[in-house]
Amino acid sequence: MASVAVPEEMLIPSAQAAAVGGTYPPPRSATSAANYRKLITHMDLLSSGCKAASWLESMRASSPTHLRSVSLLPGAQAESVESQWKTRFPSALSKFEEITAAAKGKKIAMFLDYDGTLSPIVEDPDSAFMSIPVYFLNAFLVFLCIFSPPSSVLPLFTDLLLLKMASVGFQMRAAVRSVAKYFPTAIVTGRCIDKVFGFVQLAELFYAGSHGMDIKGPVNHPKHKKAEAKSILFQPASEFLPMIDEVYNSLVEKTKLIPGSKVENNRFCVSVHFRCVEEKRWSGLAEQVRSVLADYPDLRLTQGRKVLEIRPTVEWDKGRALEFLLQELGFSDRNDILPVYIGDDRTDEDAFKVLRDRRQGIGILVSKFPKETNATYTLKDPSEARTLTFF
Ligand SMILES: O=P(O)(O)OC[C@H]1O[C@H](O[C@H]2O[C@H](CO)[C@@H](O)[C@H](O)[C@H]2O)[C@H](O)[C@@H](O)[C@@H]1O
Repeated sequence: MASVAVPEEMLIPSAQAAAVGGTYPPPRSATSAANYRKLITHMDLLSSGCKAASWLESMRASSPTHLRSVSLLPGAQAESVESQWKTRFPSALSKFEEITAAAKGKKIAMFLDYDGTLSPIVEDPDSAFMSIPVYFLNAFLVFLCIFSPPSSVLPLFTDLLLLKMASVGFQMRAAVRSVAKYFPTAIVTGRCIDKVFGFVQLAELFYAGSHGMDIKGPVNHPKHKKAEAKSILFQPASEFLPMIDEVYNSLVEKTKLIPGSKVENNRFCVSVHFRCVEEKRWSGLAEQVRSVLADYPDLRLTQGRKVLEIRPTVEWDKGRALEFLLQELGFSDRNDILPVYIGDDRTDEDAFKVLRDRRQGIGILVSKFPKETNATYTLKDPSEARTLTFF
């Protein structure tokens, strides 16, 4: 197979490029971005005129499990695209010195996506813990003590393995907690705040739930009212709450016979999960979603990782939430701040784009596989995100 020609300017190391113009991240050449985009197929979907084949392709590619499942244009060689991608979007860990140089003299604000960034992607959305639940660990240890022969080395080995896994999870919370001690930190997620707070459990953070349509401040924020666990800072779509509930109920009803499907109420938006649905049933599930939405012209459909998301048509997304939070922090018009946003999903691209357009801040995409992105750096998985925040 012919290898893919990469234009020279795509291969400029970001450190060199950072020196140009003094802004960070460096402006990206329009030609190079366009050329790169040609290598990875476009993934926008579900606008009313979308083609079925590209939609399925797009859903498959939203959560690739190996390099070969990345959606490439015909003729593009996966390994070649991967190595070009790694050059274009280097690892944030390998460029740590470059990042600290960019942060020198600046005040950092940290923005963290949840699923796929702070917690690994798992089949059951309700089990996307940052750590193994302690009760599970305890129960397992008791089980081992009762049922394993004391002479066996297996229990010891398993205990150690479990403790290691649990400590990885605890480290993630500890990492976020320590970041928040020094820098204002926000979780920016598609989930509703209550759910994500149940996972993260750190009251000192800002939370932008429902793709930024529900923004709350930490307990020590000046707007905090004592009676609430968190103070509401902004809810641009509150009038949609009854409609979202209605749609949630219809979707639960319409999809109940599709094995593996799951509908999640994220308060200002609804997620319909495809991850555990057999691929041959994806079109049927999407059809049910479309049929419900047909009655709600004020709602729109977007796609995440093996999930369709139903949201109000308000012009609001994670990027707008990021801008709102910068404003709230008094950072909006300052040159001496460096917002850092880490995320893994297509919805995080809105925030990466805001940073790029502002020429201020660092977007870090969490992905093992080539994806078109507005981020500047990459990390392979949540454990690398933890390592970065621990530095
Ligand atoms: O903005 P995020 O924090 O990334 O939230 C986006 C969606 O994340 C969750 O779904 C994803 O993670 C699940 C658990 O790992 C996985 O099963 C699913 O396939 C992923 O799409 C969440 O459940 C959704 O409601 C969020 O919209």
